[in-house]
Amino acid sequence: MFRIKTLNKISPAGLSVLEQSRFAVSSDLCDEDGVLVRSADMHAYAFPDSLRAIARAGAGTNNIPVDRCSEAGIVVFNTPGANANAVKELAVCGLLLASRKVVDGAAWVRTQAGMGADVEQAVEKGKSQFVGPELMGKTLGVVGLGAIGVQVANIATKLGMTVYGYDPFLSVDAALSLSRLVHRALDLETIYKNCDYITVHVPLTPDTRGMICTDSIQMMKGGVRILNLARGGLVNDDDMLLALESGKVAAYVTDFPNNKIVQGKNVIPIPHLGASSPESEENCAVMAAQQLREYLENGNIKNSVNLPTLEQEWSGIARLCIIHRNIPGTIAGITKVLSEENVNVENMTNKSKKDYAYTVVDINAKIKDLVVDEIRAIDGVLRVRFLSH
Ligand SMILES: NC(=O)C1=CN([C@@H]2O[C@H](COP(=O)(O)OP(=O)(O)OC[C@H]3O[C@@H](n4cnc5c(N)ncnc54)[C@H](O)[C@@H]3O)[C@@H](O)[C@H]2O)C=CC1
Ligand SMILES: O=C(O)CCC(=O)C(=O)O
Repeated sequence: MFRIKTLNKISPAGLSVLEQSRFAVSSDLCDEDGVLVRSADMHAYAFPDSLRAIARAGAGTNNIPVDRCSEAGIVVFNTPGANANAVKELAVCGLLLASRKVVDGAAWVRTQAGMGADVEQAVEKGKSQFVGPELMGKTLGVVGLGAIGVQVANIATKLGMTVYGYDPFLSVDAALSLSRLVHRALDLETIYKNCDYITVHVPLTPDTRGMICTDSIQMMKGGVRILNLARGGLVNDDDMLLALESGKVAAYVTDFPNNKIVQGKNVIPIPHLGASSPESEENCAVMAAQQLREYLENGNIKNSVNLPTLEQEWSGIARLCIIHRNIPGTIAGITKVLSEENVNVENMTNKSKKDYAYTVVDINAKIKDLVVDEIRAIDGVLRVRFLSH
C-alpha cells in the first residue's frame, strides 16, 4: 500500500486514479511515499525517508525545493500543458480588462447604486470616464512561448493584434504549434520597444526574477499595458508602482497580488485564478496522479523536472530503479555488483538529465537486501528502489 499525502485540495478525478486498494490518500498522514501538491510552499518541508516522489498538479515548480529533492533522490513531476487553456482564456480576459476599464466601471456603478443615485441616468452621464482602447490593430508581446505563451500568441492574432513572441529556448513542439502570423522576436528589446501590451509566460527562475523592472520598463512604449499571469517575482513591485504612478504603464494585470502591489494605480489584481477552472483542475490532477502512480508502481518516469523521461516495459520478475549522479563509473558499478551475485540483466535503460541520471534494471531473480545495499553504496548513487511483480 502506497501512502500519498495531499498538500492542497486535489480534484476528485485525480484522486480516483489512485485506487483505494493500493493507495492510502490523505492530507493527514505521515511516512508518505508520494506527495500531491498544487501551490503549497514546500521549501521548508521536511522529507521523510519514505518520500520517493512529489507530483505538482500544475506547471510552475518554484514552490518545490527541486535541488534538495534531486539530492535526496526524490522525483518531482509537473503536468505540462494541462492548465494551458485555462490560463490562455484568463489572458484574453486580462487583455480586455487592461483595456476596457470594466473593473473600475463596475465598482463605480455599485457606488452609484449605494449612494441612491438613479443608476440608469448615472451610467449614461458617467460612462465617458471609463473609455478604453480596443485590442484590434494593437501590438502584443508574448514573453515565453511554452504551453501557455503559444496559445496566447495564437489567439491574439485572431483578435486582430500584431503579435511578437520571444523565447530563446523555443521547443520544436512549440514552434510547430505557433501560428505563422506570430513574429519571432530575437531579443526582449524588440518586444519592449514595439508592443502596446506585454504578457509574460515564463517560469520564475534566478534568470527571470525581476525581469520587469525600471530598466526594462524604460524601453517600453508610454502607456504600455502589462499582464503577469506567470509569477509575482517576475516583476519588481517597487519599479512597477513608480511606472504606474507616472502613467508609463497604463495598467498592470497580475494573478499574484500582494499587499504592496494592490495599492498601485491601475492595478487589476486577480486572486491566482489562472488554473482555476474545473477542466484544468481535473486535467492537472489526473495527469499528476497517473505519473505518481506509474513511478511508484513501475518506476517509470514521465514529465519530471529533475529526472529524465524513462519508460521501460517489464521484462523480468524484479526491477531495480536507481537514481544517481550523472558521472562515469556508476553503471559499471551496478553491473559489477549484479554479476558478482550471478544475476543476469534482462533489460537495462539509462537516461540522464543535467547532473542526474536514472537507471532501470530488469532482472529475473529476487535479490537479497544486502545486494541492494551494495548498489546503494556505489559512489554517486542517491536512491535505490527494488520492485517485484
Ligand atoms: N496563473 C496560474 O495559475 C498559472 C501560472 N503558470 C505560470 O506560467 C509559467 C509558464 O507556464 P507554461 O507555459 O505551462 O510553461 P512551459 O514550460 O510550457 O513554458 C515556459 C516557456 O518559457 C520559456 N522561457 C524560459 N526562460 C525564458 C526567458 N528568460 N525568456 C523567454 N522565455 C523563457 C521556456 O523556453 C518555455 O518555452 C509557469 O512556469 C508558471 O509559473 C502556469 C500555469 C498556471
Ligand atoms: O494550482 C493552481 O491553481 C496554480 C497553478 C499554477 O500556478 C501553475 O500551474 O503553475
